[in-house]
Amino acid sequence: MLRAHTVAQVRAAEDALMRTLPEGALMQRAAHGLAYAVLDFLGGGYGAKVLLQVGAGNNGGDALYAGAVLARRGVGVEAVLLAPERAHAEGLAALEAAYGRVVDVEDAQRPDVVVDGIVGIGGTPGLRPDALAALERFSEVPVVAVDLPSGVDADTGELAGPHVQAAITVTFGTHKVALLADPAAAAAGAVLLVDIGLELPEAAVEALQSEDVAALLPEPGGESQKYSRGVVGVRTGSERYPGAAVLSVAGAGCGLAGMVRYDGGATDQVLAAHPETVSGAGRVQAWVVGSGGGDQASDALTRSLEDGVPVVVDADALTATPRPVGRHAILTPHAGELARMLEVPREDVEAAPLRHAREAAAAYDAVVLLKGRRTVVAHPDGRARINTTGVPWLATAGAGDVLAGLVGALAAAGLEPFDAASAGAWLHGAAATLASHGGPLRASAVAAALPQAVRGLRTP
Ligand SMILES: NC(=O)C1=CN([C@@H]2O[C@H](COP(=O)(O)OP(=O)(O)OC[C@H]3O[C@@H](n4cnc5c(N)ncnc54)[C@H](O)[C@@H]3O)[C@@H](O)[C@H]2O)[C@@H](O)CC1
Ligand SMILES: Nc1ncnc2c1ncn2[C@@H]1O[C@H](COP(=O)(O)OP(=O)(O)O)[C@@H](O)[C@H]1O
Ligand SMILES: [K+]
Repeated sequence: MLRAHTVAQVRAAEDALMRTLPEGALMQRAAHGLAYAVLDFLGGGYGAKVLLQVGAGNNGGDALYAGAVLARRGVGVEAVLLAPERAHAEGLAALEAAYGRVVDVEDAQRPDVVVDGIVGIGGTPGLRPDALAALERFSEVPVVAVDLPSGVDADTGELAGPHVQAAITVTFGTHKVALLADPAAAAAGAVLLVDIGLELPEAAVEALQSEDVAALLPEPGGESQKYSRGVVGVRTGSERYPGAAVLSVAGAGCGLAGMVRYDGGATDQVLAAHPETVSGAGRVQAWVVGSGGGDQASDALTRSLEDGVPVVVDADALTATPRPVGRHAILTPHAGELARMLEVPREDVEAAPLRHAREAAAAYDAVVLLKGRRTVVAHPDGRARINTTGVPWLATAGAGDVLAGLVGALAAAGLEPFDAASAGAWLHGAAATLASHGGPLRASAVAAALPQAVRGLRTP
């Protein structure tokens, strides 16, 4: 499991560890990790040029110490001090002892890499004008961010004005929430974690890794039969929108549940596309409703909720969902749908997806899966997971219908709603990556790649 912690959690863990270590030892660990990441990024040290942007706090200290390591490896290191009188004194002395140079930004040479040591977890979101001006001088040069891309809100992943756009972020001790949650995560680039030995409490936000998904997936045994593996019921689509039914049944039919029952308005099309589907109402262990259901969606939702089994609620059924609906429901809106549910502008949801997913989970007392580049799964008890698989090509019509069916299959197979939603998002993204091969994809190809994504998890 990949874990992200809040600033307060990181500070408490650092304080506890620092009491057991010699002064400055923790920063040395961080700075060495940073320096080696920069060397890797440069593909070697000798003759390369690095510009450090150094703020007033320990984040700048990390950059200065790393600069000293780099300078000793033959890198030409220059440092711009954004607050000269408050720059980390020992770090500055180390850099100068290694023949790194402090320069005014207008005198700096064009570097191969800019190291962003402006602010880390002590920063207020946004960047001050001097920091911004220093960054703009070499705006085309790739940036390695120290701990966080400066300017983002570490605990929420929200932005408040200008921020650094990094190629990579080297973070210390644990991920910060902003490195998982969009929109900030999109500013971090690839994230490298340097272990500095922190002992951390339960994470604020998690991201499932392949081994976590593998452990959650159902495993049929010799005694299994189709009913014991779980039946997923699908009440999606309509005469007007039969495609949504075909796609949600394609997701539900990924093979992770024992059987798919279809009980909606597009039976002929569903059976033509997926002859293994059983048509008509009957007992199921989870329902999927909403996608392409039009004005029948609300009725399908009401009937499905009456069964008391987990219900995946998508698209047209979302606005008809009672509030609270209860924890057996899994709501799967995209930003526009969640905005309508919470009666806020769509831009507000996009600017703060983690916050809005959590708000909706609390208001509906249900698991909420908010779709996007970094899909958020929020539990009403405050837990949250963020999905890191997938490719931008997945933003295509019908992809959400496949996801709803897949999550329904996992819930029918016995996964808790929170696990079904987060493992479903992970597999959906993994299947999209396989189906895409770096190029465009159709939603039905994502569904078709699901068995391969599962197989990939099972191959040691
Ligand atoms: N405490 C420790 O021992 C360790 C700290 N580490 C580093 O220390 C960082 C935290 O250091 P600090 O607590 O000193 O805080 P920061 O270095 O993140 O920033 C604090 C300073 O930046 C200035 N500032 C705040 N917001 C700003 C903005 N928007 N624009 C420009 N300047 C702004 C403030 O004047 C403040 O003094 C971590 O992110 C990490 O990089 C690491 O070295 C690991 C060990
Ligand atoms: N930029 C992006 N990068 C990766 N995945 C994305 C991006 N934008 C959207 N997605 C994913 O694409 C899918 C789109 O689903 P949705 O919006 O419901 O489409 P539809 O309603 O047409 O099925 C979701 O799984 C979502 O997480
Ligand atoms: K930084």
